[in-house]
This record gives sequence, structure tokens and C-alpha cells, in this order.
Amino acid sequence: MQKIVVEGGAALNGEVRISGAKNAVLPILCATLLGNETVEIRNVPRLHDVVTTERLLTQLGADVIDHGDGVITVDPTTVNSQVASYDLVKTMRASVLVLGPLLAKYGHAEVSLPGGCAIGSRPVDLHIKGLQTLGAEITVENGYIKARADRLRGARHVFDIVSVGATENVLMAATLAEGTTVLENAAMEPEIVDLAQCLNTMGARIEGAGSNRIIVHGVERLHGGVHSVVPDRIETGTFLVAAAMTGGRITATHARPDTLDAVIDKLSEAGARIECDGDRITIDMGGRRPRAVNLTTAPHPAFPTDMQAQFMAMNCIADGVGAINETIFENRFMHVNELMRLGADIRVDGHTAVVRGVERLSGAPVMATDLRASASLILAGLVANGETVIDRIYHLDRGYENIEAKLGALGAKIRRIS
Ligand SMILES: CC(=O)N[C@H]1[C@@H](OP(=O)(O)OP(=O)(O)OC[C@H]2O[C@@H](n3ccc(=O)[nH]c3=O)[C@H](O)[C@@H]2O)O[C@H](CO)[C@@H](O)[C@@H]1O
Ligand SMILES: C=C(OP(=O)(O)O)C(=O)O
Repeated sequence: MQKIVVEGGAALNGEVRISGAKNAVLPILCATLLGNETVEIRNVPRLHDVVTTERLLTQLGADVIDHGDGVITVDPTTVNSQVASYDLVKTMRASVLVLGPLLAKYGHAEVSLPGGCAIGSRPVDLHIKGLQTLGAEITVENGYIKARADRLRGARHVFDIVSVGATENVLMAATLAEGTTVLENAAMEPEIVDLAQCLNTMGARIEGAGSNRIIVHGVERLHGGVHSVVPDRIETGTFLVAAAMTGGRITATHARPDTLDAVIDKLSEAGARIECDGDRITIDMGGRRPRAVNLTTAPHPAFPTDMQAQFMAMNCIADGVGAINETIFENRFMHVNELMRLGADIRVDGHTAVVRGVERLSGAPVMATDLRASASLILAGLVANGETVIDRIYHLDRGYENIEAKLGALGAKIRRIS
């Protein structure tokens, strides 16, 4: 099994090119199922989750071509199955996003329940409820969601709580429904805006994506189109934190600063100088030690849960005490015990972790438990004395494109071993 070895001590310097967003490309690949022509997707990151989604679409019968240069084309006209099997769904929760498109296009779909994961139980009741509002008949049998509707009907639906995935699934389904759908308490993440833009390119009529009220005027059919995936704000944030922790100066290029307000605010509070210029974000820590920050995760535009572990790593070596409050997932502190193995001083009380910064961490073997936990351990390794060896990095490959090469080019001492 592969591992990552990091030797701490180097301040990061230079430029890093940001990849397309994992959390945008996955729903967009699923959305291609809605069309009647080939869709070309550009700025696709090379990630394990993308390969899993390609496999899933292929299993459904779509003709998926990965052109290898960040371009994928999907021809959905050959789809001949509406069943997403447990084998693939269990490896990637986002697979449940084929439910809305298959149901809307074919009138029926069977998608395995994804089950929980390391960060929480993660049910899909809100996806099901939203599709039921549009007229779907849904049962859950033998571990599968079985959905049926001759044609979905537009309706007003209020999500009980803000859910990115449920908003995406119902939004996609509503594009082919009869009449108008109004989604209230919708998620406002930039990835939803990107999905809506792609769908509109395919002929959908969606207004209000990026606000908490999305209006979808259903159309008879969608066509093909070309769409370029929004830059990954979580990858960007991870590199910015790496620079802040190591006292370095880096520029993230091909980024979208306007999607990172809460993260940039917290880095400024930690003492970083940040300048945004078009698609470039420069962070300069000038060799200083970051100051500890308090933060609370919440739906966009508040602080993203997907950056919580990375900021926890920063607080571990910051000056002062920072409280981190996780409100999205019930169990997203799996990295705490691993960070403590590196010498961090962290106390967890329910959904809050209080981190007292120490001058220096010390390298040790650690285990990655989920995607962002893996990133936090790399970040901690960058500032630890000696070697940190991170095991179970397959989590990392789900969501970061070539992270060791990108960090290495910025001066980090990092390598992958088998
Ligand atoms: C592929 C993708 O885009 N993943 C992101 C997406 O996950 P995902 O779409 O799974 O996250 P949600 O926004 O749906 O989850 C938010 C909260 O709602 C709960 N919930 C969700 C659906 C449901 O039917 N019932 C329910 O109770 C979840 O358990 C969680 O506590 O948004 C999360 C929150 O920003 C991010 O951390 C993930 O990186
Ligand atoms: C939790 C994440 O992803 P997923 O929803 O795909 O598990 C993440 O990207 O941090």
C-alpha cells in the first residue's frame, strides 16, 4: 500500500496551478445523463472519484471518453441501464447523484443506498423527500432506493436543512419536470452554481443558483454542450494554509478568489497578507508564525467543513488557543488523535475542539481516516521535526490531484512510497 513521507521544515515558495473542483465535476458528470447529445467537460481534475464516476456512467451504458488532457466527453444516448450498483456507490457517496437524472430522463431508477462514512452517518432522506415532492414514488428495498415517475411535476420544495447533494439531485431532476420548480433553503455552494451553469448550457432554464431560492422551469429535453469546471476552492485553501503554516509565500493560479471569502478572512486573521488579482491569490506569511483562530463550520458562504481539518492543523502550531466548532458532520474530528500523535495539544468536547498551539510538532507514522484528514496530516508533517509517514493515502487520491508533486514544486520535502 502506498504512503506519503513528509520531512518538515521547508517554507513553501512559488506558484501552484489549481485544478478543477472535485465537488463540481462529480455532479456535472452525473448531469450529462440528462441530455440527448454529447457533453464535453473541461478542466477535469485527475482524481480517483472522477474515475469511479466514469466507471459508473459506463456501467449505465454511457459512452465516456477520457481524452487525458482534462477533457472528458460523455455521450448519454447509449444508456441502457438505470441501476447504480452497491459495488460503485459504496466507494463514492456522490454516486447517489445519478438518481435524479436517471429518474427524470427514464422515469425510473434504482440506486444503492450509499451508507455512512468516516465523517458521519450521512443519510439521503432529503434527496428522497425532494424527489417525492416532484411526484416520484420511492421505496427503499434491499439496500436500494427505487424511484418511479412517468413524468416529474414541478413543485415548491423547502429543504428541511441545507444539503449540497440533495439540492443537486432535485435541481437536476427538476430540469426535465413538467412546469416550474421552486427550491427553498437550497444550498448556495459555488459547485451548485457551476452545475446550474453546465445544465443551462445544455438547455436547462435555471435561475437563482447561488442563492437559497432556485427556480427551475422544466424543459422537454436537454442537448449537449461544453463546460469548464470551476476551480477547486478546497484545494486552493489547502495550499494557502500550507503556505501560512510554513511561513512561506505562494501564489495559487487558475483559482477563484470569490469562492473563498471565509477562508481568506480566517487566514488574514491568522496574520497572513493576502492579495487577489483576477484568478491569482498570493499569500505571504513573511516567516511569521500564524495566530490561532476560532472558527465554526456552516453552509456556504460561511466557513466550509472541508477546510476544518486543515485549519485544525494550522492551529496546532499557531500562537495561542483556537476553538474549532464543527456543525455539519457529527464525526469529523477523526484527525484529532493522529495530530496528537505528532505532538498537538487538542481537547475535544462534543462538536468543539480546542487547540492550544505548540512551537513544534514532531514527525511520526500516522493514519489517514478520510480525505481532508489526510490533507491535515500532510500539512502537519510540513512543519514537524523529522519524518511523518502517512498511511492509507487512497483517501487523498479521491480528492487531490498530484498533491505531492504540487507541494514538491513549492519546495516541500515530500514523496510517495509503495
Ligand atoms: C461530493 C460533494 O459535493 N461533497 C460535499 C457535499 O457532501 P454532501 O452533499 O453529502 O453534504 P450535505 O450538504 O448533503 O450534508 C450536510 C448535512 O446534511 C445531512 N444530510 C444530508 C442529506 C440528507 O439527505 N440528509 C441529511 O441529514 C448530512 O448528514 C450532513 O450532516 O457537501 C458537504 C458539505 O459542504 C461537503 O463536506 C462535501 O465535500
Ligand atoms: C467530504 C468530502 O467529500 P465526499 O462528500 O465526496 O465524501 C470532501 O470533499 O471533503
